[in-house]
Amino acid sequence: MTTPDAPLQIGIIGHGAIASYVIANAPKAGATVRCAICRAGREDAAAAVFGPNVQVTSDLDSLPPDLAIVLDCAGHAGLLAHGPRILGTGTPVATVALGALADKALTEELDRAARRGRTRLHLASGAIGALDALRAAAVGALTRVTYRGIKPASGWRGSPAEDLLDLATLGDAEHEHFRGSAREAALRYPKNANVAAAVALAGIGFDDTECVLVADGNAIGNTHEIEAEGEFGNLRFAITGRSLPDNPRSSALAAMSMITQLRDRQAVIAF
Ligand SMILES: NC(=O)C1=CN([C@@H]2O[C@H](COP(=O)(O)OP(=O)(O)OC[C@H]3O[C@@H](n4cnc5c(N)ncnc54)[C@H](OP(=O)(O)O)[C@@H]3O)[C@@H](O)[C@H]2O)C=CC1
Ligand SMILES: O=C([O-])CC(=O)C(=O)O
Repeated sequence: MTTPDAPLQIGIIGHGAIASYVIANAPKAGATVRCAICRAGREDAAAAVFGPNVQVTSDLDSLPPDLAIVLDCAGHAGLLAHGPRILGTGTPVATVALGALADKALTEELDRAARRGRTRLHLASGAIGALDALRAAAVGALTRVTYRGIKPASGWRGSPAEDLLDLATLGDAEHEHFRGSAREAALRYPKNANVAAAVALAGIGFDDTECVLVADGNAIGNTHEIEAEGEFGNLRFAITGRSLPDNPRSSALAAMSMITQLRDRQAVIAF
């Protein structure tokens, strides 16, 4: 049994840029990484990232039953593949892949699994802030919420922006390549619109949140802007985050927000 001072025993899904940050910083939050979940056939690649002291598996049946939490750092595919099973066994999961919840069927499956396991799926704040204010504002009537995400060319590689823009020759200008609902953005840009999903989930939902995605040849970081109006008043928020060294698409703050998930589990005076 875990005492308040014993390290949290945690699992991690994925072995990419966010997972690497979490592995390096979990001890700061009093956590020990006990196991890693990868896709079948990727065990060696995952083991190279996690090192010899962490159990690496693609088989959820071999997960230790007493993990304090599993951090999903693998994106939409990881949450889809592993989230329901892990939640169903009673282990909480925290995810950065909020955009996956734009898929109503997956959300329902996760909801059923968490209820069955009497546990919770925690949504990390990721690369954005101000979600606390937006959530409180949503208690009154919110009349408009817009999200604008701006990244340099490297941040849009591997996304549908590549079909619309020549990312190699963006020049100085801003190039809008998506305008629509947060749901459509989250489904079309699984590696880039999780922040749009976070804003939607905190505020007025996937279908009513307006989303604009922009590639900017001059951008030196990943900028996220929220504007909201409602009964509470109005809100404007902007943040420019540095990306992680291993992935120009992903802001370091997203990985940091997973470490706060670990801190939150142990805090007795908490936000
Ligand atoms: N909420 C937010 O603000 C943010 C959310 N994100 C989300 O986080 C995700 C991860 O980001 P990042 O670490 O930078 O991405 P990386 O591409 O660096 O890493 C993704 C990792 O996930 C693994 N993976 C993929 N599918 C599965 C699966 N089914 N089971 C287990 N592991 C899997 C990949 O393994 P393999 O090599 O085998 O494919 C890889 O190790 C992004 O794709 C995005 O969806 C990112 C940034 C911000
Ligand atoms: O990391 C970021 O800046 C945002 C991101 O990729 C996402 O919203 O999925």
